[in-house]
Amino acid sequence: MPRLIIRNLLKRFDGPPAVDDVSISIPDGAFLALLGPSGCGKTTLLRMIAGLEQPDSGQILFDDETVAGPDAFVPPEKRRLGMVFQSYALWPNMTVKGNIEFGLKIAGLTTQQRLARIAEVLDVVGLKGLEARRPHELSGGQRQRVALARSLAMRPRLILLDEPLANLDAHLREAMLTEFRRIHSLTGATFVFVTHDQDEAMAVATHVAVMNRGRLEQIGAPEDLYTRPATEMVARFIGRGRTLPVDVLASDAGNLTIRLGETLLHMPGDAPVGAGWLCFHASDIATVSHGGHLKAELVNQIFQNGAWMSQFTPLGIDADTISLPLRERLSRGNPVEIVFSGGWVIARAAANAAPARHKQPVPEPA
Ligand SMILES: Nc1ncnc2c1ncn2[C@@H]1O[C@H](COP(=O)(O)OP(=O)(O)OP(=O)(O)O)[C@@H](O)[C@H]1O
Repeated sequence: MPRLIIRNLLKRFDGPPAVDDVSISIPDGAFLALLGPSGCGKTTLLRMIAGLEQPDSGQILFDDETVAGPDAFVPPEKRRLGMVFQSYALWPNMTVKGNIEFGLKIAGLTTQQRLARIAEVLDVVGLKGLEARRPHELSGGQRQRVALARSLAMRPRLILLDEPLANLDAHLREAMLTEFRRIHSLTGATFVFVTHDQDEAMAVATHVAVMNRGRLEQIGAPEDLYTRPATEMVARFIGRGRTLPVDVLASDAGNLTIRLGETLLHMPGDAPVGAGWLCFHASDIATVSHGGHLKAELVNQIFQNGAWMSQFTPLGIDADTISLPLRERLSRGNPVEIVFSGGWVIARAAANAAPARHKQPVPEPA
């Protein structure tokens, strides 16, 4: 049984919907990242899961219980959720132990049960021995761990994390990502994590849901989004991907024959015969002096991270520039040829048509 089912969820404030017909289903123990550019609706979706916002239509189910739907609305405090925000929201005058114990007391646990839970979660988050400290005596990363411990102690059905690392510096963020992954696999809890940082999402999540303008573009494992994007937005957004327009000449069980400019290529993909996008990353291409698949002209080179990041304008097709790191410096205007060692082809909708969307099948209620 999926732990969380979101079915055709819609929320409008004023203007276009903030969350537009989103359906997602994740199993117990998943780590779901809601990823997308600013304003794409991920916080609104998280707030609806939390019960802090009521959907206009659609349904949310935890296990088999409807917590939001046409005839049901379970308030946040009755949803058995844990929430971890970037601001930690710890009680400043309480110790670490007091912060964790507070909710357990309200839930009616005995002293013995409370002490056992506190010891258990402090062990999980690696804060044993710091029970008596107050929040101002802790680092940002330690405070975030107390917030997580406080959530875990309540054994919630879902733990919601809203950009929990946004206030931490880059070094600490990386360390906390590793911590989140460790704590997630140790506890088997189900996490829903909001971020606009794809490196964060790709590093920790089992499922990444990419949102754009309120819509779900694609949900999948990080490597699926990277190697088999379902839409042009996902192809460009994940891993600084690139797309080039191609014609799909034949499509046979995922093996495609495409025309790129004047060249015929065989590529894997998911597209019918017609207009397509060839989606690729810098690691899929290299330059050769002749015998390549696409002629291009060097327009710019800058030295970055120990390599010459080189921008090429493809010749003979109407496309954006392509950049890739090269070992050597080339003279500007130098004609080169690009050779493709990998890529993935998807359908290209007409400019005025609605974009193709990847639909995740969502189970019907029993
Ligand atoms: N309470 C509100 N009233 C009116 N509009 C809102 C409200 N909350 C969100 N919106 C709008 O809904 C859209 C989605 O906002 P949301 O905060 O969900 O996006 P987001 O992806 O979380 O963005 P960010 O990464 O910047 O936090 C935006 O256009 C936003 O202005």
